Amino acid sequence: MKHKIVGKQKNSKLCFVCGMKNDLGLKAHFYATEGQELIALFKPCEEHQSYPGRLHGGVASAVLDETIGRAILNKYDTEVWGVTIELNVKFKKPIPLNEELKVVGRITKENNRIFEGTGEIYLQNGETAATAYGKYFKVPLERIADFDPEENEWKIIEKEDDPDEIEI
Ligand SMILES: CCCCCCCCCCCC(=O)SCCNC(=O)CCNC(=O)[C@H](O)C(C)(C)COP(=O)(O)OP(=O)(O)OC[C@H]1O[C@@H](n2cnc3c(N)ncnc32)[C@H](O)[C@@H]1OP(=O)(O)O
Repeated sequence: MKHKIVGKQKNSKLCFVCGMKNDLGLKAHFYATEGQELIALFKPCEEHQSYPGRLHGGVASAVLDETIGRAILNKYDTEVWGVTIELNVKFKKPIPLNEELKVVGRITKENNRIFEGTGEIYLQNGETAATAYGKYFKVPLERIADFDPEENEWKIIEKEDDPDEIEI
């Protein structure tokens, strides 16, 4: 299925998943789709392994967590932020290193205090490698962190190969 991309989310400086200056991080890029989903693209490397050649389950969980947690920004931009209070991940296939992976996240339920969502990691052959359910508590950003957007380099990073559509 082709997903039309309607926008790109911001990256940060040091977040493990989206920090562009975190040398050991995933440096994932996040694209909002026409269908209100969020797709992360990232390429894990040797430092992200568990068994040799296999992505660490905790790292897979981190990218699923962030992709679902960021899907709320599709709707509210930066007016609503969440902290994870529950994450359930199922690992269905070994996830290889050194190849680009696609992660899809979406919000499935929301009230004034909590939002919930689901997500998946897809291999290059289209197989679903991991699935997740996450629950997030809405917390004003000033209660989560001392977050100065400039200092944290919170901005859209444009790349020449940013896609207009993503096939999964
Ligand atoms: C750089 C940019 C990147 C930007 C990237 C954005 C990415 C987002 C994705 C990544 C997000 C993360 O990893 S965040 C990091 C991981 N998560 C965290 O650090 C969260 C740690 N937990 C907390 O801070 C706290 O527990 C809070 C804030 C969630 C709640 O604390 P509180 O405000 O004191 O409230 P409290 O009274 O304890 O609870 C309020 C109500 O919620 C319920 N509640 C509390 N915890 C839970 C729970 N785990 N599961 C179910 N329900 C719960 C309570 O029973 C209560 O219900 P009642 O009695 O009122 O009915």
